[in-house]
Amino acid sequence: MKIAIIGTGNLGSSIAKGLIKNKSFTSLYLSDKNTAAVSAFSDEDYVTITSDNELAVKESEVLIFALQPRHIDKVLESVSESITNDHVVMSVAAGFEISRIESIIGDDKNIIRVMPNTAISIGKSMTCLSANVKGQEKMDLAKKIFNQLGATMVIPEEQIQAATVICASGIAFWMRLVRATTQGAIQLGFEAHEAHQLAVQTCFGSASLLTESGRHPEQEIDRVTTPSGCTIEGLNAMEHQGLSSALIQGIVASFEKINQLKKS
Ligand SMILES: NC(=O)C1=CN([C@@H]2O[C@H](COP(=O)(O)OP(=O)(O)OC[C@H]3O[C@@H](n4cnc5c(N)ncnc54)[C@H](OP(=O)(O)O)[C@@H]3O)[C@@H](O)[C@H]2O)C=CC1
Ligand SMILES: O=C(O)[C@@H]1CCC=N1
Repeated sequence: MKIAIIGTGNLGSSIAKGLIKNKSFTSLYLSDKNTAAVSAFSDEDYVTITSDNELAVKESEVLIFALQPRHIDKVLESVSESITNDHVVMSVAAGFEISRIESIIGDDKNIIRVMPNTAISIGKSMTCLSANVKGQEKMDLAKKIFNQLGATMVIPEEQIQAATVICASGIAFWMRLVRATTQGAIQLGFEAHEAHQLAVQTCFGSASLLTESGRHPEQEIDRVTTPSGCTIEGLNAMEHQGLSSALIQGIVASFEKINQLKKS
């Protein structure tokens, strides 16, 4: 599979890292105005680093546009003549709808909106996918690529904004929870590096318990909360301060913001 990533910033370089780790391409073009973020990949086999978006498009079959919403219009316009019906055009731009892509490159093109998160760099992304009518035929190909880099879920495009908040922004939300746990552990007397390890491994254990047992989080909580014990004391104090409510409100605020981006 000949893949191009156009825009190799935070997310584009994370996708590149994941693809290179899995060697899941026959050629990989990494194209950006400034290629510094991916210069470390210049010695990798079958990887070409360039600032020529058009060349990357012409030499590839799968095109992943990892640009900010304010840049993607212009870049799509500049390469639209080179995009054929055989290309599979993927966009990760938050709030940038398939209809807008179709209006630039045509609705006869295979278009798939892809919403991964930065854990794609280590093969642990939750990636949501939606396609236009033509792109449905290429969904198996998209799943094949992104299943190697974590898990995928095909969803209607109307849900992509919500998926962006939960999965893509979600990485930042979970990181903040880990950081807050670390701050608590330091206050209880651990060194910063110890606190970090305790928080991260406990977070990892919690996620692994859910994936491996298939149980609901409350069932796992019931197994930890000794009657009159310290866990329920802590949980209830957190809830009195609005822990669940703060998370839900943050998710909804993020969703409202992404819906504003969609209109701009
Ligand atoms: N970061 C994340 O976790 C996630 C991001 N997204 C979406 O992914 C997209 C990219 O986000 P992110 O990676 O964070 O953004 P970045 O700004 O880090 O990356 C975008 C890259 O595109 C480059 N670029 C700009 N113009 C051009 C051009 N004409 N030709 C080639 N390259 C160009 C930028 O260069 P320069 O900096 O010089 O302008 C930059 O390196 C966004 O639309 C975002 O909504 C989706 C899910 C998760
Ligand atoms: O914050 C943002 O707008 C982008 C989309 C999801 C992650 N980063």
